[in-house]
Amino acid sequence: MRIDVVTIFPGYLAPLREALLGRAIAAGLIDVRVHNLRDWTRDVHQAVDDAPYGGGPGMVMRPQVWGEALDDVLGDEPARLIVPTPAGVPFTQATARRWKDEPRLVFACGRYEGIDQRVVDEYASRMPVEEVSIGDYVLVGGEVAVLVMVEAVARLLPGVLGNPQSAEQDSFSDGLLEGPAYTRPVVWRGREVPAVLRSGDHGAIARWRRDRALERTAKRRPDLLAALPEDALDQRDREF
Ligand SMILES: CN1CCN(Cc2ccc(Cn3ccc4ccc(-c5n[nH]c(N)c5C#N)cc43)cc2)CC1
Repeated sequence: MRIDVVTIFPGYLAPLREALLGRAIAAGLIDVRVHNLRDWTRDVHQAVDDAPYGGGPGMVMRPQVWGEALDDVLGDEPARLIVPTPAGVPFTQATARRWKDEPRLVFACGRYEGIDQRVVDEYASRMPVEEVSIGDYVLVGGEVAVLVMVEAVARLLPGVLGNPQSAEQDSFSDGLLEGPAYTRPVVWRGREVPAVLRSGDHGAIARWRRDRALERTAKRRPDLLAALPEDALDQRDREF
């Protein structure tokens, strides 16, 4: 997968080159290219924003510089353009799973109050464009959202995670939150690891883990339970 990111703060994307993702990039599993939007400005001030038509707080990013940057970055290679915005469709694990098979993702990181809408409209006329949000809170720009989304997608790519089973048993993969996890020592500050996890009874362990996942999901995310398909829960599951 090739990933391009266009931003006025390229340094914000430096964490992509750390640790697990850094190793995946070094191994050629992912090709990440970060571009500075200001490289496409033509004025001495390298202006990328202007006052909003119709008034209102803050500034809006000008369409001209985005158009020149995206035309160059996109070239003729097919891609999916992703535009983070507080007003976007929620980014979820399902989104990450859908994007992991894309040959190329291009992320347009806005700042200020966002990017002139005509940029999205222009590219949506010739390619898949998605305006997405990583959550119901307001950030200062799209860069942090891109870090989140790139990590969520990249970890699903073959060879990126040391243990591929981990991605398969993700939270949300069966529609539930995962339950509590434990490791050595057996007793820590008087708190003991649940005996069932040390029993060697794999059937009992699987049942205990599902029960804890159902319990936690019912308590913290009842919306996920409600969204499960009718046949996802058996009679015993419904006791939580
Ligand atoms: C209640 N309304 C009143 C109007 N404001 C307008 C507004 C619009 C943009 C910005 C800052 N900004 C600029 C580009 C950009 C991209 C993504 C995000 C972002 N924030 N939160 C997420 N989950 C994001 C993602 N993904 C923020 C961004 C701040 C304020 C929004 C809230």
